[in-house]
Order: sequence, then structure tokens, then C-alpha cells
Amino acid sequence: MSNVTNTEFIANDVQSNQTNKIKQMLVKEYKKIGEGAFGTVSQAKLLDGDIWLGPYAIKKVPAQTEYKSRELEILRVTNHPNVIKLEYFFTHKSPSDGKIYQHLAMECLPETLQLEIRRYYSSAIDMPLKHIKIYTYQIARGMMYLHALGICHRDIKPSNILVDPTSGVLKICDFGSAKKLEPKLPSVSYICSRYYRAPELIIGSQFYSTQIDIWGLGCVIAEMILRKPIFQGDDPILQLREISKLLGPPDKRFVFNANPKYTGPLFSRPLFSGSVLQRFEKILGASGDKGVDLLMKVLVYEPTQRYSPRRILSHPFFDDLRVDGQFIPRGATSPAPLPALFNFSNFEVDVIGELMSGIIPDKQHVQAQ
Ligand SMILES: Nc1ncnc2c1ncn2[C@@H]1O[C@H](COP(=O)(O)OP(=O)(O)OP(=O)(O)O)[C@@H](O)[C@H]1O
Repeated sequence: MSNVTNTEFIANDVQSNQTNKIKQMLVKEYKKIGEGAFGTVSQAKLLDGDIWLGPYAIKKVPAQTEYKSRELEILRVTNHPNVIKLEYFFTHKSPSDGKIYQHLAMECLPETLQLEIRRYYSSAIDMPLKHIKIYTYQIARGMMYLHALGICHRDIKPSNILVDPTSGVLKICDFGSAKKLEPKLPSVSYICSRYYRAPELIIGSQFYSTQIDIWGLGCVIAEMILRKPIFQGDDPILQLREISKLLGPPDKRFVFNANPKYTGPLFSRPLFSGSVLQRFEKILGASGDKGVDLLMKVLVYEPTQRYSPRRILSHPFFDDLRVDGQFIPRGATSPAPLPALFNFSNFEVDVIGELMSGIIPDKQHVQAQ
């Protein structure tokens, strides 16, 4: 199937996310780059007067649906190097079905982490550990920012992580399921894509926290190492069974705290022998001792025990990124500088607090954005 599309239309009320100014622009969509559950994503340019802007990734979703997407609301307030940036937005009536669609024009990155992982899988090569570290660090940094704002992404998975393999830059995208969680208020548990769902979601918790994203991050790190999803269960029970094979059975306190009404199986008899450490080492040992240590602090049943993003950033797994400022991009033979990893804003400096000395050994790197 060809991805080439050639659609042109005039959008009357294109609003700039930065200046809030509204203008009429010509929209030229020329390549379809994604298709999701709720809409399509195309590569496009916008004609502002006689200047072509872009390329952008324009995500188009029906404007009036029962499903409540907070994507626009969230992207309007976020501003972080590891979170996809919204440039323009507008609504437009589709001539083909007469429905009104919301259009979000975002900065465009060349690939998803899913595609990047698949590339390594099909060429039977491990993803270099340095790349895994660069990507993991940036996901955790983006999450630190989002979680500090109270925003839970709720759909962390490799196809929602965009990367530029040449520069190593990474950005979290798809805020279609994201929500600002309010403490003590319930949220639906049927969010997050299978394979990446935290155990508390699987057993039906409605009072979960941003730590569900940390579980997703653990699954993504493991997937970069294994080049396939770590917990592949075709239904929630099989999913829990896969998790139990690595972590052992969940304890009763975790289940009670997550959902006291849960009556499903708990796999209380261990499905594998050996200690949890031995199983992590056997399955994820390619990430080295420090990688195994980090994963054991992230893939934890009890959400409150899971490492927070700032603790993840200060983990020794990333120590070589703090001393060596280079990496070799996929397909390249000479090194390139690491993407900016330590250019923390004042907001991030406040969130990191006393952990800063463990994150950047050299304070000179700190500069306000
Ligand atoms: N800013 C972007 N730059 C490049 N590609 C993008 C961008 N945003 C989205 N895409 C591509 O479009 C795909 C779908 O985007 P997105 O996940 O936001 O839509 P969705 O409808 O919520 O999809 P899903 O149901 O799969 O989660 C992504 O996996 C990616 O391949």
C-alpha cells in the first residue's frame, strides 16, 4: 500500500500554539505516516502567506466523539525537549464524510522506537547498550516533567516513542490517553496497550498513579534488550501469568491495595525456580549488572516502590552518559555528540532537588532553557 497522499485544503482558523494567533493557511498533506485507533497521522506542510512551514506530523481525530481525548489540552501546556511539541492546531470539516476533525500539527520525527527495535530484530543484532541508555534516559526525563505536572501518559509503548536515530533525540508522543490524575479520584482501568499494562491496571485498579507509566518504561527498556515485548499475554490473566514468571506471584497486600474486589487467579505457586534476581539476570542480563539493578527497581508490583523518574535518572546505569559525550548512531562509523541530556530547566532543577549531584557530575552543564 502506498503511503503517498496528496491532499490540499484551506484551513480557516489555524492557531499557533506559541503565539495564539489565528490565520488562514493552505495545508498540504503528502505522506501518511501513522494510523491509530482514533485517527490518522500525515506528514504535511502549511503555507503561511508565501512561506512554507514544516514538515509537521498532523494528527487528525474526529472532533466530536464519546471518547474524551485530552490531547490538545495537555499539549498546549507541555514544553519539554523529550515531549512532542505542538506547533499549530485547527478543526476542519472533511469533504469525504462531512465530519469535523481536530488537527494537531506537531514537530515531526523520522521514526518510532518500535521501528527502531524491529530493525535490530530483523538484522539479528542487539541494540547497543549505549543507545538503550540514551533512549531510556530521555523517556525518564520526559516522564519526570509530565509527572511533576500531574500528567500520566497512560499509553507508554515503543510506537508512542519517537526517535531520530541520527541524533539520538527522543520524544514521547500520543497524548490521546493522557490525563492529569487527581489524587483520590477514580480513573478508568481499561487504558494502556496490552503487554505494557501495569499489574494494578490488569487487576482493575481505578486509583492508580503516574507510576503506571514507570511500569510501561520498564517494559520498553526490556523490549529494547530482548527486541520483543517482555510480557506477551493475549488476555489480562495470561498477561499477569507472564509477569509472575519473572517477578514471582504478587503479594496479597498489593492485590488488596490495587483492587480489593479482585477474584481472579494470582499464580501463587511460583512458575519458575530460582530467585527473582537470578531470573532477571537470566532474561535481562544483556543490560549488565547496573541494567538488571535498574530494571528490578522499575518492574516492581507495588507502585509506590517503583523508582520515580528522578531516581531513574540518577541511577548508575547512566553513568557513562555523564562522562562520555558521544555515541555511534546506527549505520554510522564515526561518533556523534550525545543529544542534550543535562540542559535542565529551572522547573526540572526543582523537581530533581538533592539528586542533582548524582545526575550531572559537572554542575556547569546546568543552564536554564
Ligand atoms: N510527531 C510525529 N512525528 C512522526 N511520526 C508521528 C508523530 N506523531 C505520530 N506519528 C506516527 O503516527 C503513529 C500514530 O500516532 P499516535 O500514536 O499519536 O496516534 P493514535 O491514533 O493514538 O495511535 P494508536 O492508537 O496506535 O496509539 C505513531 O505511532 C507514529 O508512527
